[in-house]
Amino acid sequence: MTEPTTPVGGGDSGRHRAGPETTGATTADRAATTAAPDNSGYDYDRSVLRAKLAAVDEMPGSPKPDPILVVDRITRQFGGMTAVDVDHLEVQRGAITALIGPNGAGKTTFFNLITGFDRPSSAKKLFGSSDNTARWEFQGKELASTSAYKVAQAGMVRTFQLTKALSRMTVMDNMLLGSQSQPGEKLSMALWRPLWKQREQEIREKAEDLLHRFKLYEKRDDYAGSLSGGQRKLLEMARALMSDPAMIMLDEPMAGVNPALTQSLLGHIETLRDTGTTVLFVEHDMHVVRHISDWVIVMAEGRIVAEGTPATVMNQQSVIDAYLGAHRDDDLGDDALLDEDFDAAIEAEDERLSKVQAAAEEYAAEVREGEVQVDETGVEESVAAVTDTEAAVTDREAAETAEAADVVEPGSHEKKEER
Ligand SMILES: Nc1ncnc2c1ncn2[C@@H]1O[C@H](COP(=O)(O)OP(=O)(O)OP(=O)(O)O)[C@@H](O)[C@H]1O
Repeated sequence: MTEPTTPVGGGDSGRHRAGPETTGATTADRAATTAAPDNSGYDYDRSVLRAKLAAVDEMPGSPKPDPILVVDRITRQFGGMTAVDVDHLEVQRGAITALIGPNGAGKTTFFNLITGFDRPSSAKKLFGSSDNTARWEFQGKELASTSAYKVAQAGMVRTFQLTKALSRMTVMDNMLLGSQSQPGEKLSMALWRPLWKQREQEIREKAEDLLHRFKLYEKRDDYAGSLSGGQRKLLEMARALMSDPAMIMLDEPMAGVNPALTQSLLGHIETLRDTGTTVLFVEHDMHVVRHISDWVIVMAEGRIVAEGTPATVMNQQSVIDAYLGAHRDDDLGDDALLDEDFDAAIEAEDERLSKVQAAAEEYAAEVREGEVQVDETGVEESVAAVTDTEAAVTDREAAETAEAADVVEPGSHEKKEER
């Protein structure tokens, strides 16, 4: 793989992004924003980004010139073991930032925390003391205690180490769900097509465009379950882009991807950055990290232990010895293991969705039986009611997971799948 010809740097950017504002938008507004983003006002300039990052102190927690995400005092313990203990972290807007570190360093747990799929221990245990409470802001909006669904609405979406494509839905239907928010959310919107009928064509065109870009268009009518592991990764990334996120977080995007697809995935990630989307990604393949990252953050034992441009960080002997040396660059194999993991992930996702679907169907029945009036002026309230139902299901399950996780003994944790 080609080495970068230049050190990389931070960005100007997302501020100039002409894509839709997500914060504070109603569900109906959100549906209206799913047409292809207009990034014509976005003036990405790599040399500006590079110059800005070159001026940043290469030390853990260093302030960035234009941070899109700022995290303070976030910790997560499992039993007596501290999985995440991040004092301060800033992610530069408009850049591709890699989060690296050895197995068990806390990278996925950190992703889970800031995207609302898990809750920090600090927020629960240190209540009453504002000094010690975990805080994180995304585009200036406080996100601590925010549900995963609302985090996605705020413009921060993520993909998972193990893909969550919905196996019993077609590729196109997966994309249409993605237009609303995170994978699996808003199923009921799909059930109530009339509510967003006028937007359907735009949404469909956007989905088709993305499927073309990700070379999945020919598969649009196939069940997602029939795709290869690599294609599911592509589908998950394409689906996440349906909501025009300001930042996308990719958890090991290359793992399990056929080498033939790796290059095109890298190209997609770079294109995202070049068109105004901030990218934060976890990756073990150091060639990939070196090739596309503007900035690298190193985690070990839950803490941020180094930060800097790839050229500097990845040449630090201590980083090489402690965090990279043990790492395999041969992550792309072992299909049998992946298949097993995919099946488990898919089963869990299907189960969760059936609950969301049941809630949606119950509400739809109430509408049909006249218990809930839906007329033109009431559409937004109806949508909001469904949204709340789904958010409640998601929140409850997140709370149950967090509770269950608290009692899991450290060490007994197998490679888990986020819900
Ligand atoms: N639900 C859980 N219950 C108990 N321990 C957990 C749980 N989730 C994570 N851990 C532990 O927290 C630590 C951090 O795990 P995490 O998966 O975040 O690391 P990682 O850096 O993403 O690792 P990898 O590179 O292997 O994906 C590990 O020791 C892991 O075993």
